[in-house]
Amino acid sequence: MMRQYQKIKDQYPDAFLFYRIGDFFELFNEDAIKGARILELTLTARNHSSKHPIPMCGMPHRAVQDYVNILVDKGYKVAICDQMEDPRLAKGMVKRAVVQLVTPGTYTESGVENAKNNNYLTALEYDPKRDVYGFAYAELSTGELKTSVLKGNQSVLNEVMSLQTKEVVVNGPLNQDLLNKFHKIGILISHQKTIRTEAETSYLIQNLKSPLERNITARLLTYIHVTQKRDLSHLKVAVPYEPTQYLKMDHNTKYNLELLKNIRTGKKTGTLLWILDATKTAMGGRKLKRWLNRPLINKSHIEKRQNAVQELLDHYYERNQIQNLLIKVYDLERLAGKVSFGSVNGRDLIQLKTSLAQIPKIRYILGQLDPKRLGDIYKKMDPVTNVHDLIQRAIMDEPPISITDGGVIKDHYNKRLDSYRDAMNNGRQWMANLQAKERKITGIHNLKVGFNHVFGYYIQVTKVNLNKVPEDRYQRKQTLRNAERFSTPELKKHEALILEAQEKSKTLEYQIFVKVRNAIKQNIKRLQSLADAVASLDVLQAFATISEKYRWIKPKLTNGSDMRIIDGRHPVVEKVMGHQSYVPNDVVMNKDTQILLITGPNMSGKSTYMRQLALTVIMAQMGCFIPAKSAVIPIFDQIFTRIGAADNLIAGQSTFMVEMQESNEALQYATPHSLILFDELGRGTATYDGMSLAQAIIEYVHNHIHAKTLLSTHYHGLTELSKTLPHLKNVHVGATEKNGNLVFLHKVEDGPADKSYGIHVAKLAGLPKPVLTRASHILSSLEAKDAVAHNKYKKNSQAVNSIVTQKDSQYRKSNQKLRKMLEERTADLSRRRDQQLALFPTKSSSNSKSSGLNSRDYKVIRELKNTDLMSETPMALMNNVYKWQHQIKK
Ligand SMILES: Nc1ncnc2c1ncn2[C@@H]1O[C@H](COP(=O)(O)OP(=O)(O)OP(=O)(O)O)[C@@H](O)[C@H]1O
Repeated sequence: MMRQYQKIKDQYPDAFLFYRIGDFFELFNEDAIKGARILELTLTARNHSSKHPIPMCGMPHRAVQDYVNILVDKGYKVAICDQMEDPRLAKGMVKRAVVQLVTPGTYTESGVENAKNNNYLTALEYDPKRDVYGFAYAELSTGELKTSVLKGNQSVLNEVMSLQTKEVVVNGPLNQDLLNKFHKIGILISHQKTIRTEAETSYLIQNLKSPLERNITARLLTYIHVTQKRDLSHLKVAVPYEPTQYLKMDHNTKYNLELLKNIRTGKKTGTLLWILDATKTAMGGRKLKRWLNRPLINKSHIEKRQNAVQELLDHYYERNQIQNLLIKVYDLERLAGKVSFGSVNGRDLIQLKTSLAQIPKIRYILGQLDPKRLGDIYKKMDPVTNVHDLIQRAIMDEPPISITDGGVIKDHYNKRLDSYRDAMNNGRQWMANLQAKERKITGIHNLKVGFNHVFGYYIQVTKVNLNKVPEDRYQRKQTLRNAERFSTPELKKHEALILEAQEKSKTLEYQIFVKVRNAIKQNIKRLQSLADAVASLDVLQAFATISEKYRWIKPKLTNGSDMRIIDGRHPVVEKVMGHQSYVPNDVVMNKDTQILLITGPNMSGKSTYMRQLALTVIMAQMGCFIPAKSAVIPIFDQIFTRIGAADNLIAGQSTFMVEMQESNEALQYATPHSLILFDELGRGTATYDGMSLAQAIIEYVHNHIHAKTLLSTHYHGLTELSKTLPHLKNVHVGATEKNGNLVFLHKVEDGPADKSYGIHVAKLAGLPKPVLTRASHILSSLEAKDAVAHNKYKKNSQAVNSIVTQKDSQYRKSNQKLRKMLEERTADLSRRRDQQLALFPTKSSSNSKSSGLNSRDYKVIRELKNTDLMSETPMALMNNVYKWQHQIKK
C-alpha cells in the first residue's frame, strides 16, 4: 500500500495527499508532520515498532471537507485520493486515484460568509516580442472567464490585486519583480506547461483574436481540467476585455479610497461598498463589487443604468415587491456550477426550484414598468420553466443532504421506485402484524419487533418474560442488560426481502437523481443568463433603495470638461455622523479652474472634501445616484490618488517612496480627462524638499497635463502659485477661533487659509498643558526666526537683483558694440554690392528705371530696417546677416 501511496504522491509533490483508507483519509510522512501541526490532528505512526515508523495522521472521510478548507484557506493545495472500487469486491490492492486537486484558486466550497465574494484563478504569460502580458481569469463556481492583454508589471499587479486572486498559473519563470510582489501578498504560483486543444477548450476561446489571448486562456483551462477532473460545462465562453474600457484606478487608489475594505479594520464597515450594498442576493452582491471595481466610461451605458435606477426609484411599491421576491432567490450562478460539477444535492435542487418560482412574478412586475428603462432585464427574465417543473415532479420537498441514502425522489415519479417502496412499506406493515401475532402466541405483551443497522431485524423480549419464549422457533441473536433479541426463520426471510427492496430503491433513486441532474445540465447557459439578469436587477434596486434612503440625486454626465457639484456630501462620513451634522460643499471646476489648492487647519475636512469628490465620481460612473443637491460631472478616464495611508505592503518601500511613486504614476499617465487627488503632497520629507517637489509637480500638472486636480497642503507658500498659474485656484476649509478655542466650519471657501491652528488641534486632542505651552513658545520663536530669515532672504534677493542688473547692462553694452559693428559691416556690404552691380549690370537692374535694386534686395532692406537690434541676441543677428547676404548674392 505504501508503494501505491508513494507512486501517487510523486505526482503531487507540492500538495498534501489525502489518501483514503476505508472510512478515513490519511496523511503520511512529511504531509502528516506538517498537516498534524496545521490541522491540530494527533500525529501517530504506521509500523510503530519498526526501525523506521511512518508518520501518519488522519480524519474520518465525512469530515474531510473541513480539513481541506483549512489548508486551502492557508494557501496550500490538497490532492484528494479516493478508492476507485469497492474494497469488499476488490481483488488485491484497492485501486486508488486522485479525484480532485483542490487549490486556492479553484476552490468552490463557499460558506455563507463567502457568498458575496468571488474566488478568481488567474493565468499570466509574457510575450517578449510585444513586451506585453497575456492575462486570463476564471471563477470556477460561476463559470466566468475573461481575458486581456496587459502592458507593464504595474497593470498586471493592479488586475491581480483588484481581483484579489490567490493563485496565478504560469508557464515558466516569471519576471523577478512580479514574483517578489506576488510572494509578498501570499499569492500561490502554479505551473502549467502544456496546453490542451480539445474541442471544449477551442469552443471556449472562439471569441479571442490574438494568439497570446488564446494561448493564455487555453493554458488556464488546461490547468482547470487537470486539477478538477470533473465536468466543467458551465464555463462561459471567454470574453476579451480591456482595462481601458473602465474608469481606471490602480490598487492603491481603491485601497486609499476605502471602496471595498476599511483601511484600519480590513472589514467592509465604513467603506463605499458598505453604504451601497443593499443587494438581496449573493449574485447581486458579487456584481456590485464588480461594478465598484470597474466603473464605466461610456456615457450611454452609464445613462442606461441611471434610467433603470430612476424607474425603480419612482416605483416604490413595485421595487418593494421585487425586493421581497429577490430574497427568495438563491445563488443561481453557483447552483448552476454545482449542477455542472455533479456536486449538487437534493436540497440544492429545491433551492433552484424555489428561485425559479420567483422569476415569473418578478417578470410580471417588470412588465408593469417602463420597457425603455427596464426592457433589457425584463427580456432576460427567462423562468426556465422546464427545469422548475422537472424538480417539482421529481424531487422531494424536504430531501436529505445525501443523494445516496434514498428519500430524494418523489412518489409517482418512477414506477419501479414506487414498486420497491410498496414492498418496503408493506414489509413494515407485515412487521407490525408479526409483532401483534407473536404477542398473541407467546402472551408477551411488551414483545417488540425492531431493526438496527448491526443486527438487522429482531424480536425483543424483556428478561422477565424469557420463560415464555418458544425455544423451537426463536434463535438468540443479542443479549442486552434487561432483554434478549431473537430471530425466527419467517422474520429472516422477510428481512432479506425488505433489505433488498431498500438497497435497490436507493440505487435506483441515485440513478434517477443523476438523470434529473443531467437534464438540468442541458439548461446551464439559460440559468447563467438568468442569474446575470437577476444580479443586475438586484444591484439596480439596491442603488434605487439607497438613493431614496439618503436623498441622493441623479448626476448629469457629460463628455465635456465642466464640473459643477452643488452641496456635495461624503456618503460614508455623512452616514456615520448623520445628515444634519454634515456640512455640504460645492466643487466647481472648468477650463479656467483646473487645479484647486486646498488649505486649512488640521481636521478641518480637506481630505474628506477630496475623497468626497473621488467617491462621487466613482458612484456617478457606476450608474448610481450621488449625495448632492445637483451635479454636472464630466466622465473621467482615470483617477489617481496620493492620499494618506499608503499601502506599502507590496512594495516594501518607505512612505515617501510610495508617495513619489504614486505621484509619478499620475504625472506619467494622467490625461486632461483624469482626476488627480494629492493630499499633503511632499509632506514625507524635509520641508524645503517637500515644498519644492510639490510646487514643481503642481506646475507640471498645470502646464502639461491639464487634468482636474485637487491638492491639499499645509505649505502656505504654495498658495502664491495662483499668481503665476492662471488655472490654479486657492480654496480653504474654514475655521474660526472662539474664546481661544478652535471651531471647525467644514465649509470650503474661496481663497487661501490664513493660519494653520496645529496647536489648537493638539489641544483638542487633549495633549498635556505644558506641551501645548511649550509648543506655543517654540512657534513664536520660529515665527520670529522666520521673519529674520525672510529679511535675510529679502537682502539676498536684492543682492541677486543687483548682480542681474549689472549683467544686464554689460550685456546691453556688448550688444551696442555689436550693433555698431553690424552697421559698419552692412554699409560695407551694400557698398561692395553697388560696385558689383555697376560692373555687371543684370537684366533686371538694367531694365529697372529706379535704383538698380531688385525686389529681393528691397525685401532684405525692409527686413534689415525692421530689425530691432537691441531685442535680438547676437547669434540671431549673425544668422540674419548670413541669410541676407546669401539672398543678395543670389
Ligand atoms: N463637510 C464636513 N461636515 C462635517 N464634518 C466634517 C466635514 N468634513 C470633515 N468633517 C469632519 O472632520 C474630520 C476631519 O476631516 P479630515 O480628515 O478631512 O481633515 P483634514 O483637513 O484632512 O485634516 P489633516 O490636515 O489633519 O489631515 C472628519 O473625520 C469629519 O469628522
